Amino acid sequence: MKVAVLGAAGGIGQALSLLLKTQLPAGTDLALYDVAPVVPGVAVDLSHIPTAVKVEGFGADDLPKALKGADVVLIPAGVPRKPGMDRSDLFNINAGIVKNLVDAIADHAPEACIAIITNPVNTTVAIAAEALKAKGVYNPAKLFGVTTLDVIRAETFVAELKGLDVEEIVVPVIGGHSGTTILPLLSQVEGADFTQEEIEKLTNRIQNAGTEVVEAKAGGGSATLSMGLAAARFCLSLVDALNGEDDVYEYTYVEGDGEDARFFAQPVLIGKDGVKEILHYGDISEYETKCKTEMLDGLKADIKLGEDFVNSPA
Ligand SMILES: NC(=O)C1=CN([C@@H]2O[C@H](COP(=O)(O)OP(=O)(O)OC[C@H]3O[C@@H](n4cnc5c(N)ncnc54)[C@H](O)[C@@H]3O)[C@@H](O)[C@H]2O)C=CC1
Ligand SMILES: O=C([O-])CC(=O)C(=O)O
Repeated sequence: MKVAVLGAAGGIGQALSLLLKTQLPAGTDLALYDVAPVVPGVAVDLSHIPTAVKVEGFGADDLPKALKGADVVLIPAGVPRKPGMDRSDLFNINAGIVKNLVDAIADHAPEACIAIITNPVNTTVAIAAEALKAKGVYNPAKLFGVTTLDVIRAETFVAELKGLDVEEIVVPVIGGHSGTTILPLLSQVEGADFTQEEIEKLTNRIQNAGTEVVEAKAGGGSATLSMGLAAARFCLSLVDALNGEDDVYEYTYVEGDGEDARFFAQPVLIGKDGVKEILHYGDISEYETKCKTEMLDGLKADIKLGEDFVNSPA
């Protein structure tokens, strides 16, 4: 098994690579790629940690080597937000970065599962899909937008509010990954009851949790440590599933039947060939239905922006 991290020298990339070095199954190859010249050093640093995961660093010109034979490619490459910016403000820079990296994946690791972390995820996943399609290698079962951070935040905030064991809490989060497109399904949380006021406050906090971090970091970037953990959890699930483990479920932003939007985060059963089954998110409350109805046009516009970036470049 080989896992490649593109953008491995960044805030997320380094935290993620550390967790993968210590938690991937023995015998896994971990390839770290970045355009930043520090990346070989990050790889050397991690290589001194005593685990049976082999780490190698690849600089700007060595993307084909980093990708060769990869089963999983994680993409946290790109710029993060500063206070006052929306995730959509990152589009101008990150769209091209994701497109170029995905073009290279199509050429050098066309069978790999691809997990996109780079924002705006609602749009960059559509860019990846269309770029892969243009190269004739798009397999919707192998393209994922990583929304795990929304799930772990929702679980943390609910456990805090209700004084419950966070290990026991499950909070489904569907939709997309920005503002109101992030829709926690608090009506489905078992073992906790909420007043309408609590539901509205929690929903709002989960939707704006990224901004909470951006403001607290005061110009120093966005979530990197919690995101590193979230991406590691997603990657480890993917690796378990590719290795044949049954019953691997994650909430992730994938192309499904298009009932709500072309791409939509929902529960997914992952198997040894990627997405095995996309499950319906089940019954939702009247409030959640209203929130979903109100956000769908925005999510669809985000997706169209990505499709047009590849298919009708200005
Ligand atoms: N999906 C999610 O839930 C989350 C997504 N993000 C997004 O993740 C992205 C990365 O965030 P950070 O790690 O904090 O940023 P960072 O600036 O710390 O790191 C980004 C890294 O990408 C590298 N990079 C830039 N262009 C590249 C290219 N063409 N090829 C390879 N590497 C390249 C940079 O050299 C840098 O090392 C941002 O777009 C951010 O908005 C952040 C948090 C959560
Ligand atoms: O808010 C941001 O810009 C980074 C992000 O996606 C998150 O923390 O959820």
